[in-house]
Formats: sequence, structure tokens, C-alpha cells
Amino acid sequence: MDFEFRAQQDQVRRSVEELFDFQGRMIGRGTYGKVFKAKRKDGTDTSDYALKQIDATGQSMSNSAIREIALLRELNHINLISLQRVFLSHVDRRVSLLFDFAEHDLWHIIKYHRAAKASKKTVNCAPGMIKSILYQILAGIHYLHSNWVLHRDLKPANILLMGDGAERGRVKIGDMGFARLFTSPLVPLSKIDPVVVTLWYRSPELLLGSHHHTKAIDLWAIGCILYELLTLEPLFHCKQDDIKASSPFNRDALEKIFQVVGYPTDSDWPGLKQMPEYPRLSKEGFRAIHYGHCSIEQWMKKVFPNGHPSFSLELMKRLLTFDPNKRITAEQALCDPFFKQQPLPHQDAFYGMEIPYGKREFIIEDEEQQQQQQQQQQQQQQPAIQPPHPPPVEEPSIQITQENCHA
Ligand SMILES: Cc1ccc(-n2nc(C(C)(C)C)cc2NC(=O)NCCO)cc1
Repeated sequence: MDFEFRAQQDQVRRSVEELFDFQGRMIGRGTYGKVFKAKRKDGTDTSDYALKQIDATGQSMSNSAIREIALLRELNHINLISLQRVFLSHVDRRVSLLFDFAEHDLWHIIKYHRAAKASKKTVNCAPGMIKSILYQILAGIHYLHSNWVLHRDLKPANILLMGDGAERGRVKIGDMGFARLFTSPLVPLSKIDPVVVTLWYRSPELLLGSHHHTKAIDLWAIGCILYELLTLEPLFHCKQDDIKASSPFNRDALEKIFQVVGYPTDSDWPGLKQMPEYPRLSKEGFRAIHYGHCSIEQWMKKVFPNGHPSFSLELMKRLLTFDPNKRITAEQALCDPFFKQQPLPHQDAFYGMEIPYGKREFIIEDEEQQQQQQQQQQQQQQPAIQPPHPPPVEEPSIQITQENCHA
């Protein structure tokens, strides 16, 4: 090593601790390390950032940090989280990744609306909010898929939304990695962090043991997220899966899917019989006859007897198609007539409304204090009644441009 050059570099190289203030402002944590809300100390830039400190202790941590850096430095889209800087610390062998900060995410937004619904409080939302969020998710995933990148873990906690500011209401798809979380068994995870490993968004082909991760698994997850945005309830709600589950087959998750979508026929899904876990279906007692009356039409008629302005049954059916080869692609979904009908998808999902959601809460390190934090969170989650928001003024919506829709 050129120690003289290194000494020179150390003189000019500023550590992340010197440049950014983030102590005591943890907003997330996983096996990878922790995420903090950070701000530049020198005031040259008043933006907030998300600082991800990866404990590069083990080989696997370093590998995942390298994989994350290598991937994100190649990606650039307004609907994807963007990596701003990388800090490597020789001293504590730590890798710090600086991302743009998103004040909100769909896990917290849905939780807020569920709490409001439960306490019969009115929350005013812009009529086009769901359509805008769906369109932006599809645009980000279309970009990923165009670059042969799969997300593989799309769920509300990974759909971030920018708060007030230049990118107000913009979706930023991330991969927060909360699923691989260790923390004290004393404190139930679901109370502190977004949901741990969940099967609610897992496609039928994955549940039946498919070894091929395809773009279609992301579109199935988007169909599940759309339903949850519309109803505030997860569509395929089933017991959380044990992280170390030996087999991809999960009876509860499949039962829920068949109850909603119906049982797949050979013509629906010609490849069904070739799925590795297909034999377990009959062994576990699944019979087509049990789901003869089940279909998405039936299910949605029960949920929305009078329809819903932000709901397209056709698009939902195309997203929740059993056969991954027949499932709609992100590009096709962006061209769906649903996005050409009023209200058009606005670039600001919160357009025409005040943002009622609270700011991100800081996670207190000390366990004993975590209990206090939970009580505070539960008290604070009761939303105030929102004043009516100003009527929307006509502004350009997201242009359905050639880049998004090769109709
Ligand atoms: C090991 C690893 C972890 C996360 C990512 N990843 N992938 C993405 C996509 C969705 C834009 C492709 C985003 C990220 N990383 C993050 O979102 N990091 C922010 C806090 O964890 C990649 C690789």
C-alpha cells in the first residue's frame, strides 16, 4: 500500500461522521445494520438523507454491500431510490450508503388509514392518489425489468413516498431489507418495524416451488399491493412464515389465493402440473371442486358492490393471473385504459390534499425505552380529523409518454 498517498487521502477524505449529523436518529434496522435520518453538518445542503450503515463484519455483509452498491450505481429512475454516496471507513470496517430520504412509505400510510377507519375518523385523500401510486410503481418496475433487474420482494414497506418538497408525492421503490431483522424477543416486531417476512405478496408459482424468479412475480405482488391500497386489508392474509421454512409450499397462502382467485384449471395454467410442489396440492387435500364459486369478480363484488373510482377489475385480473406467462407485464399495465381515464395519474400522489401522515419516528436503541416508544406510537397513531383540503386545480398529470407506454 502507498502509505504516503493514503495519509494524503486521509487528510482530505472526510468521514461520514464528520460530514453528517445522524446520531440518535435511527429510522430502521436489519441484519445488514441500521438506517438513520441524516443531514449535512456544514449547512451547505439542507436536504434530509437516509444513511444506511452496513456492519461489514462478516463476509456475507460485505458481499451484500458490494451487491447493493454495484446494482444501484447502474440504476437511475425517478421512481427508484437513488444511491447518492458511498463511505468506506477503514477504522471500523464499516460501509455507509447515503440515499435520498423518503418521509413516507405504504406500510405506514396503510396503517394510518386502517387506524382512521377503525376509529371512524375521516381522512381526506385526493381521488387520484391510488391511481398515481400504482402508475408510479409500474413505471419504476418497468424500468427495473427493462434492465433485467427483478425486485423479488415488493410489499408496502418497500414502496416509499417523498414528503413535502421538490419531489412531493413521488414513489421511490426501495428494498429496505427489514425482513432479515433481529431484535429483542421481548418486543413484538410488528409493533416496531414494518412486517417481517410475509407471504402475502408471494406469487402462486413461487409457493409451488418454481426455481425461476421471473418479472411476473413482481407483477403479482403489485396486484396484491393494489388491493391493499383499495381496501386497507392484505388480499392474501395468512400466518407469517417462519424465515427458515424448509419448503416454499405454504398451505395457508395457497388456500387464501384459491379462495379469492379460484382454483387454476389446466387451460388457465398449462404449466401447473410441472410445478415442483404440484403433487402436494392433492396430498394436502386441495380440490378444484372446493373453489368452484370463487373468482376475483365474485370477491371484488363483495368488497365493492357499487364499484370504486380507483379500481379496474380488468387490470386486477390481469395482475393476479395464475400463469406467469399470461400475467400482464409492467409495460402493458402502463398502457391500460385505466390510466387514460379521469382522474389521470398525477406525478404527485398527494396532489390536491394536505399530507396527513406523521413524520418517521426514531427507533430508540435501548430495549427498555422501546416499550415507551411503542406506547407513544400507538397513542400518536390516532389521526386528527383532517380539515377539508383545497379543491384540486388543473395541473398537468403524468404524461403517458412514449417512454412509458408503447401502445
Ligand atoms: C443487498 C441489496 C440490498 C438492497 C438492494 N436494493 N435494491 C433496490 C432496488 C429496488 C432499487 C433495485 C434498492 C435497494 N436498496 C435500498 O433500497 N436501500 C435503502 C435501505 O436499505 C440491493 C441489494
